[in-house]
Amino acid sequence: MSVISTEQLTKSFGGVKAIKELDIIIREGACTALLGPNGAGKTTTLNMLAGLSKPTSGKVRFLEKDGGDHRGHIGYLPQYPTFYGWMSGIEYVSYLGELSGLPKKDAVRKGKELLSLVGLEKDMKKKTAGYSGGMKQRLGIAQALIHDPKLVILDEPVSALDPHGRREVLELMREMKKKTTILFSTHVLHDAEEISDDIYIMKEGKVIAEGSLVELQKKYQQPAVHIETEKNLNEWSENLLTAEWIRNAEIKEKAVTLTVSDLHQARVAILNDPAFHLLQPVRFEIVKTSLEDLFMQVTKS
Ligand SMILES: Nc1ncnc2c1ncn2[C@@H]1O[C@H](COP(=O)(O)OP(=O)(O)OP(=O)(O)O)[C@@H](O)[C@H]1O
Repeated sequence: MSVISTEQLTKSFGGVKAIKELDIIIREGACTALLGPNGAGKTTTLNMLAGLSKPTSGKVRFLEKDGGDHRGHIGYLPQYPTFYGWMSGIEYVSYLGELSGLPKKDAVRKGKELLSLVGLEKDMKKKTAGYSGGMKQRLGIAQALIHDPKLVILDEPVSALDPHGRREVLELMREMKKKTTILFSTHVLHDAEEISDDIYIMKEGKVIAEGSLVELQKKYQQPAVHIETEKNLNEWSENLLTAEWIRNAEIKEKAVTLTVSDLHQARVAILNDPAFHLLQPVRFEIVKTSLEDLFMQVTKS
């Protein structure tokens, strides 16, 4: 069952499409990463899912129903959260609990529970101005959970943190995902790989790869052959590109990486090709492309 999904979701700013006909499904109980370089459209998508901004066209479906106001069921941590530095952690979280409709006593009790969950039990009476980056993100996560949301949306929760803060927040998310559906954005592949079940890779407002972490790793960990030669291999590789076992070729003047469907066939065909030997090969290496290679290609341009 999906907690939230989109159908042809589109957002334009001044006639320019920032999000283009997006179809995504967030499975109940899963931790989903929206992964993409800066400007890919992650924040714009999350804002529409959270009900904070309206799509130009397309639909957001919450619990498989169209329309309606689902904002009360979503916990949201923005990319740049702001806190009242003069408030303590517990004052801040219980204040937001009251704003979401809890009676004061319940808001304080719930606030204390959540601050313990996020590891701020000892610091809950300190002013938030004195909190570290990691502590502030954890406080932000506590406030996002105060009304028992069905879905927690975290926009780049670890990007601005030092390695220590990053570890704190990733560990907390790992705990949270046992009980809550999480959707978070990141531009760091490693963060997505570390804690997510499902991944959507976005580029220029579109999803360019999607699947479970295992599916994506399998799909992009393809066999490849890397060749380097003394002579320019453009002409040879142009002929070669018609071979049915080639999936992709990245050619430089004297080097080519061929992603192949059948490693054995590729090896036999290349090594038995007289034209290949005339190029004076200096290197013939079997390698694997990975999800990281795909993501590097996406982020490079
Ligand atoms: N309010 C706005 N007005 C005009 N253009 C906008 C607005 N908000 C976003 N954009 C544009 O939409 C595109 C997607 O931006 P968005 O912030 O969603 O990307 P992102 O993937 O979250 O990037 P980042 O990691 O840098 O936050 C960008 O080209 C951005 O300039």
